[in-house]
Amino acid sequence: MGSNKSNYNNNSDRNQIKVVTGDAGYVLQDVPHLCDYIPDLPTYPNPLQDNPAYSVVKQYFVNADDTVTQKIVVHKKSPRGIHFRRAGPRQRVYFESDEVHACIVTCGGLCPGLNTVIREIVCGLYYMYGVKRILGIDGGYRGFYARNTIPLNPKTVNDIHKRGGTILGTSRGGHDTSKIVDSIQDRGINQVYIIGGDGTQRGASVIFEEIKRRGLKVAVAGIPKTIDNDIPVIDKSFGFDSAVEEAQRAINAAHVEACSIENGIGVVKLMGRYSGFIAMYATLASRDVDCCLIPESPFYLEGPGGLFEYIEKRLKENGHMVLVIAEGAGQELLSESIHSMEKEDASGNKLLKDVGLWISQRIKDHFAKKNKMAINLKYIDPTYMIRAIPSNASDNVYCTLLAQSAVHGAMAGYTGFTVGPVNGRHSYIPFYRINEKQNNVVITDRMWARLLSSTNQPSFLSTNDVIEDKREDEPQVLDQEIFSEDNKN
Ligand SMILES: Nc1ncnc2c1ncn2[C@@H]1O[C@H](COP(=O)(O)OP(=O)(O)OP(=O)(O)O)[C@@H](O)[C@H]1O
Ligand SMILES: O=P(O)(O)OC[C@H]1O[C@](O)(CO)[C@@H](O)[C@@H]1O
Ligand SMILES: [Mg+2]
Repeated sequence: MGSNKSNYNNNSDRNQIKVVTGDAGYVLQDVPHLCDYIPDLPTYPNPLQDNPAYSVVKQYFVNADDTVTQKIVVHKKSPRGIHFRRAGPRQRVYFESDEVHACIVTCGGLCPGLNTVIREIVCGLYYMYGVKRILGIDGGYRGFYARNTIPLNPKTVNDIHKRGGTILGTSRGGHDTSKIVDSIQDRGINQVYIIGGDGTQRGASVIFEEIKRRGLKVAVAGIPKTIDNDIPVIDKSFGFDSAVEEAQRAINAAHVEACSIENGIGVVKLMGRYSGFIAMYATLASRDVDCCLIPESPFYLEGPGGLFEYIEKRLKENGHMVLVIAEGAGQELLSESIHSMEKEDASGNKLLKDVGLWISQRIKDHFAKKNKMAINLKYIDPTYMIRAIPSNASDNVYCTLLAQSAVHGAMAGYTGFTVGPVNGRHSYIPFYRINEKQNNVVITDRMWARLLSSTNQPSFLSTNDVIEDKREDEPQVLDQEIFSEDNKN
């Protein structure tokens, strides 16, 4: 790595950030290692070198210096930018097989693929590293201190990937850091696999900090989960594709209903609390959708350029229309018309008002008031159906890679990391990068422009809004063509 120098940047938000810099603006945002706070840890040869499945694979082990670049669109003079440590098996490991006592926990909302990740962590530990002691934590974070554990082995998890949900159960709230770490310590657990969304990864980060503070030889690995795809840095989250695919069934039904009746309007509400990725991708995939509304793109109903005007135009042109709306869209409009107390779930996430019912009623009222067009509106709410399904084939493969990468990382002594693909290469990403912000649809990026040109819907933006927005340009993670935030310099 040339003239690299390694250092820890101390600052209150980014406690002990491990950064390695190199030539030509190379920056490695490294992940912590058990050796950082426990000196003289012994290492062992990786048991995979004797495994017939792997010993024939040339260069199976990842080179210690391999890193993955966050910036793939470059110019002649652009600096090399931010890199992450490449995921994969290392030549030497920091745990002996019979020393490992692992646990797996799933937290937050459901997502297709949770059971596949659980299965592959268990099978990866068992078959690749000969680990026999693996516990499931029942019911999310609070299960560490309030429930019994579930013993896991390849037999008990054999066919769970064919089922939706999580065999371990999940929950929101109940993150009591010291009780959780007490439980880890009391049970002699030394590898913790934490599967969950943005809140879960923040919880994993504080668990890691407490484990480090206590000086425990315990590796903490996060596996990012959310169908909302709101986790930054990684290309996309597992289960997202399956959810988008399932959403097609609801959109198809809305289209069939709308097409079959005069002035038919099909309204479909999809998940997406703060990020409209599911609605955007489901719309782009379907081509039957005339309008897609997401939290990131404010819209208005009345007047020129508004939603009602557009619906009327589409009905006159086409005789029917399909509207897809993300659950977090237009919440500010609902707040004006529905007076309700702000409420939060057990994790502190804001509880949303039902935008699907609200918009359906507003559309009906509008056309009834005008009395010149009789409409037939059908509202479909497949909310939980798109996340309670088993993962599709490509998500299953993705989940396997995530699980195995997490296992390789923990065995190699890395800790305090989330695993995930960055430009297609699986990487170990420090928690602070995952937790620093949320991934959102950027409406000034090309992907949203593609959607607008596919549906022909109004952008609901004035020229001033566009200029304003462009100044705050943000990365579009799912769009490989767009610069990431770190590419903007
Ligand atoms: N800042 C935080 N610090 C510690 N724990 C947290 C934090 N935020 C959330 N958690 C815990 O993480 C768990 C999951 O959080 P949350 O319910 O927000 O779901 P999530 O992981 O964001 O998943 P999703 O939003 O995809 O459903 C909960 O047990 C919650 O208490
Ligand atoms: O009703 P629950 O289980 O709290 O989950 C709802 C939320 O979970 C998600 O699926 C993931 O965060 C959101 O899209 C949705 O708002
Ligand atoms: Mg969340």
